[in-house]
Amino acid sequence: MKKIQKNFLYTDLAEEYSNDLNQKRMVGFSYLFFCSINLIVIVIFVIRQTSPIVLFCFLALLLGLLGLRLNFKGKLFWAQIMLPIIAMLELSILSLFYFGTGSALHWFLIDFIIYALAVFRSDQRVLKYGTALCTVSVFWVCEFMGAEKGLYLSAQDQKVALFLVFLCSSFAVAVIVSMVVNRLRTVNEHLRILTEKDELTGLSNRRKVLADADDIFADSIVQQDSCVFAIIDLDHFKRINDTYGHDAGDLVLVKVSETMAAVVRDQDEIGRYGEEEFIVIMRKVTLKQAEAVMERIRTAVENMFVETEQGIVIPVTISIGLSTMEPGVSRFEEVLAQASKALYVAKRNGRNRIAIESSFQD
Ligand SMILES: Nc1nc2c(ncn2[C@@H]2O[C@H](COP(=O)(O)OP(=O)(O)OP(=O)(O)O)[C@@H](O)[C@H]2O)c(=O)[nH]1
Repeated sequence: MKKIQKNFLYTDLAEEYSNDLNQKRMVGFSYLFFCSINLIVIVIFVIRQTSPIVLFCFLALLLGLLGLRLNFKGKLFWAQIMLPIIAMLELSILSLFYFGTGSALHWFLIDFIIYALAVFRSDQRVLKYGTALCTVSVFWVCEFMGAEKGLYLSAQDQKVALFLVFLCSSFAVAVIVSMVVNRLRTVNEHLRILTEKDELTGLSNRRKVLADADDIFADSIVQQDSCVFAIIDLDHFKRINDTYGHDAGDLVLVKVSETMAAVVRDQDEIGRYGEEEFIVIMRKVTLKQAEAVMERIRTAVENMFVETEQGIVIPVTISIGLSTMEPGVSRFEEVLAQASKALYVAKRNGRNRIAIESSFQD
């Protein structure tokens, strides 16, 4: 079952964002739906020993399986257009000549209008609206030109068929709509993550880390906990860029980010504040505990090994400014400004060190 889901409905590829993927998934589902309906009709008419219907539906089933295979093999375009053509032909012939309009079989065509609008991309406008228009026309032809009564279904059978058509049709529409909605949700989530990430380092970007700072600061006030802010700045980074080149500078930023992210605790937030500056926000810690975490980060970066493609090893150190919430402080920006002052002190005192700006140190 998992394999069918994986191969035909592509359910394991939620993390992929290519637009075609969702179309492929919807086309796959539509073919499975089409083949299943044909299979059910074949079984019913094999039991009733009505060979023309069995042969006709068997042919449609084979074409359906061919379309499913095309879709699976990546020939999405052919798979996309083949299905409404087969469906229009089969449904109109069955409805007009065999089952009668009373069976409501042609109402299945409504699904293919939704199919056309959902599976063709906006740049396939002609196909999208052309297919929808053809499907509507075929529907009206069946509705107005077909006889109420058909060859192979009694009035009682037609009532049962009508019920089944509306049941299956609603199911198919619900699945297609839920696929579109899920797709929008996945893409939205993906875009949200992109807007919160720093492209180079993969850490939270300035916007996200400041939003985290705001949230954590507010939570800490409400829960009467302490939180500590740290601003981390690479030492003489301009010199690194000037000496080894901008690419080497980027490599240093990436390596330092990885090292710091590996050392901070799970409950802490880290992000790139700008250029070669980072922020760490530590929840429920005293200044002393936070200082110990920062010392681990400082030594980890100092002992880190950054080697350029040319085999040159770049020595890297960082300076850190720390500050915590204090009575009377009502905005996180004030804590951040204090941490920034501390960073300035750390730089002035010789770099590669931690400085703390706080009126009460425990
Ligand atoms: N490679 C690279 N360089 C960057 C990036 N963003 C900013 N920079 C550079 O980082 C350097 C920052 O230099 P400064 O602000 O003078 O600081 P510094 O050289 O680290 O000196 P101190 O902070 O005083 O130790 C500038 O040369 C920027 O061009 C980036 O994304 N990649």
